[in-house]
Amino acid sequence: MVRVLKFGGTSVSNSENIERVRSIVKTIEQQSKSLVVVVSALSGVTNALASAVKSTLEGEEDYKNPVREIEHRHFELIRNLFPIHNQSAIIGSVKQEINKIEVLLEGISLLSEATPKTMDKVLGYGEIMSSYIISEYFKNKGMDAILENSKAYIITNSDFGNARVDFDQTNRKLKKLFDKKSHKITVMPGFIACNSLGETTTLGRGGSDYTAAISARVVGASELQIWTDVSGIFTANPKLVRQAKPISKISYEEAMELSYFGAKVIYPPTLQPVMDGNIPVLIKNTFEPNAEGTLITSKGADTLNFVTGITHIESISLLTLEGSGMVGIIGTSKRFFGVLSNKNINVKLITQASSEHSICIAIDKKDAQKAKEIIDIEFAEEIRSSIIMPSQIRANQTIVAVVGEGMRNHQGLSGQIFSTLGRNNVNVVAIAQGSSERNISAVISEVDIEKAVNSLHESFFEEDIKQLNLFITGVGNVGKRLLEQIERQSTYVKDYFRINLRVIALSNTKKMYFSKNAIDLSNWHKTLEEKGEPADCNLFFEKVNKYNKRNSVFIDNTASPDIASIYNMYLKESISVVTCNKIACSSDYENYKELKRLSVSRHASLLFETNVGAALPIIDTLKNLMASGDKITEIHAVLSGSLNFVFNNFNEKNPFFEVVRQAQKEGFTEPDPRIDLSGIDVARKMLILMRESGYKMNIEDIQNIPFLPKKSLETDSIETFFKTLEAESKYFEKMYADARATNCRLKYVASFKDGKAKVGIQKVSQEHPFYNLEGKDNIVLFFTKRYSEQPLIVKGAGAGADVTASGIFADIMRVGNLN
Ligand SMILES: NC(=O)C1=CN([C@@H]2O[C@H](COP(=O)(O)OP(=O)(O)OC[C@H]3O[C@@H](n4cnc5c(N)ncnc54)[C@H](OP(=O)(O)O)[C@@H]3O)[C@@H](O)[C@H]2O)C=CC1
Ligand SMILES: N[C@@H](CC=O)C(=O)O
Repeated sequence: MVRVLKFGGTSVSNSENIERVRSIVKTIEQQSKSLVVVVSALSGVTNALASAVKSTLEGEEDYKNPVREIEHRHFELIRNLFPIHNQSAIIGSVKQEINKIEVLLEGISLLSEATPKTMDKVLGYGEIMSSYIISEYFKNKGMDAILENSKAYIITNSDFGNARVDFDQTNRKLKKLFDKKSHKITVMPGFIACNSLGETTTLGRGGSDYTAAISARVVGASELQIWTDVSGIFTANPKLVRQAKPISKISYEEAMELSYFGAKVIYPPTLQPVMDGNIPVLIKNTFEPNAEGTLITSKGADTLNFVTGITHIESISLLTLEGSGMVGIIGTSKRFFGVLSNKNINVKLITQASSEHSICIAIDKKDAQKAKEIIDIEFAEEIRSSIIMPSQIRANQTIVAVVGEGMRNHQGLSGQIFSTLGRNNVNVVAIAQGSSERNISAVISEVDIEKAVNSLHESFFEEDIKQLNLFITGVGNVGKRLLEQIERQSTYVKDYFRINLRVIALSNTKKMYFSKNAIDLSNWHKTLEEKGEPADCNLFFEKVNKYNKRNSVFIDNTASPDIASIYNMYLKESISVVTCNKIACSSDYENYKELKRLSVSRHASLLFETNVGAALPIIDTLKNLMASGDKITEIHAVLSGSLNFVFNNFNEKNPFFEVVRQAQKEGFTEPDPRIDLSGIDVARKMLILMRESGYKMNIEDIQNIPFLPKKSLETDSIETFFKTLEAESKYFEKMYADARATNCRLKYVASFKDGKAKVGIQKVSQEHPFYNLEGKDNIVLFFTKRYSEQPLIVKGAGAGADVTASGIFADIMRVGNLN
């Protein structure tokens, strides 16, 4: 078996890495008949040579400095690799090449010009030196290696900088070389070649891969191995998508599609020779030689995955030409693309609607202005006659592409792509799909790229695990408990529900803190306190928006009207809202409706189960009744946990004001307990129930019958409020005694009957279903068209920070399951 191995610049960048390369070559040599080893220049050397030319042209006095650095690097490498008695001969040979570079630079300096021919000559020295040192090292380590200069075998035309290979001559020469089979290992410099006059040429981008691919084809290699610094082609760029993983098997076409779109592991045109020879290509990591890598064959993956990878090209501009003057006119596209081609402008993506009214192309950002100028000149006549508009440029775009052999003839994938992007509020500006159906590309704004690639990756490769990014405002009684629950349960939720909960931001009234990754919840308090910036709810929104994370959820654990007033901003950006704050859903009906509308139109959840009955499934039950076509006819309920607690506990021994204080301490009341005792909290809850039952109501439509003395109702602070409650103790004692005298209990009841809703205190007798409602419990009786005789009843703890937090948790899980 003959194998061809190519090692890139990073793989040969220093002595340690070259020793790795030797060890890899040694192992593979033992399993092969012979090896061809193609090497790149030491990493950075080709660029250093180019910058030496640049400094020379710019007339810099010390233009030879980069060459001295190159010399130093190579000499240092030799000293590290070879025993002292071998060093001087090798250093001497490398010095000769360095001298040649200096002579060339002197010529460039004298002439003040560097033609492409001269450039190729200079740039080729990187590979000449690296291949020489590596072949000597192999020999020194007892390996049967020989250095062959690619220039003698790879023959090209004279397109310096990007020369085209003359395959007839090259095949003949290489064949002759390999037929000799004089040594087990043939080391060759990549990238360089020569024209028929013997002048140095280079093979352009990916040149060393190309040298290796051509050699593999000519020797009929059983495999081409590309050794680089990553463990293969990944399902997405791992710098952007943490969950990206190497693809074990892939077809040539898929590899080309992915590589073209930025997976820079291999340069697509270099695959052609191996594709023609049906030679498998194995991408391996020099730094993790045991990693499986990616095998590229004509067959691709054994299992038919629909999608193989997601990739993208940055720095794109879209250019659109439109107008009625294009419709049905034969030759328009020829002119359009002709001028672009004449100016060497590469078109990366094309879309044209069947109306022929416009053509839209994606090109490199650097070409955009030039392209606009030449297109506008070409169509100047039509533009003057206003039948075509001047071309338009949309800058700062990115192409994101979903690639896979298995996408062919498989329906639903484009739906999945675009609904994933849509749900995450990623606007798609243009779309292209070739008839190969192997690639679906979308042009999106570059600010959305991270979110787009991550959400697509999640949708196609992590369907069993979804990431929810949580932005939390309010870390008081309820918020604190929520954070505890998230910290405690996140592993369980990941394992059993496949949802990865990540808290990205926290805020209270004083500070807000954002983290690129999940905040460590064992220490959140300190982090917020010490690292937080001043809190500002509008800035908080802007930052959430800017973070632009997929599956973002804003969580409101405050009782703040300011926070409630900006839910629309989140929903408009397709950010879900989970809230225990009742203010938004009990605000003006039009606002409530608008939030609901936004939630539907922007595919963002708006969930507020805890607005009524804390974690009890009251709103969810109501939604299900309504969805199934039932009609709510009557509601009777106790909806205040704190008032139920108060009326269950105050008596002749426990004064009213003390029990209210206790309810506040236990976390049953609103941050401002006057909201509970004035009946406002229950009225809000009732209003929310009425609206969710389909009734168009406002807070004035809920009759609120107060039971507090006027003085208590009119206080301007919580402390004075408690003072009035204490001062009015007799009043409350009498209320209690009156109820007792008739064997009744006091309950704060909300009811809806005959189209009217009201809240207020009631004396309930022993037979009443509310009589035995214990502690801080809530109860709701729904009478509906279907539940007309016996009501549907929901009952249980209706207040308390822990239960409320669990209700918010449940809403978060709902977002995860819906998205
Ligand atoms: N307790 C219960 O049983 C139930 C409560 N709820 C609801 O839960 C919500 C929270 O109650 P609770 O936890 O007891 O209240 P707390 O007063 O204990 O906590 C409120 C939190 O919100 C923060 N906050 C308030 N306003 C702002 C603002 N403008 N910007 C940023 N942060 C703000 C506070 O910050 P700071 O700490 O700086 O003041 C605090 O962290 C209320 O809306 C309540 O109706 C719903 C159902 C049941
Ligand atoms: N304060 C409320 C709890 C939150 O909704 C109550 O007492 O029921």
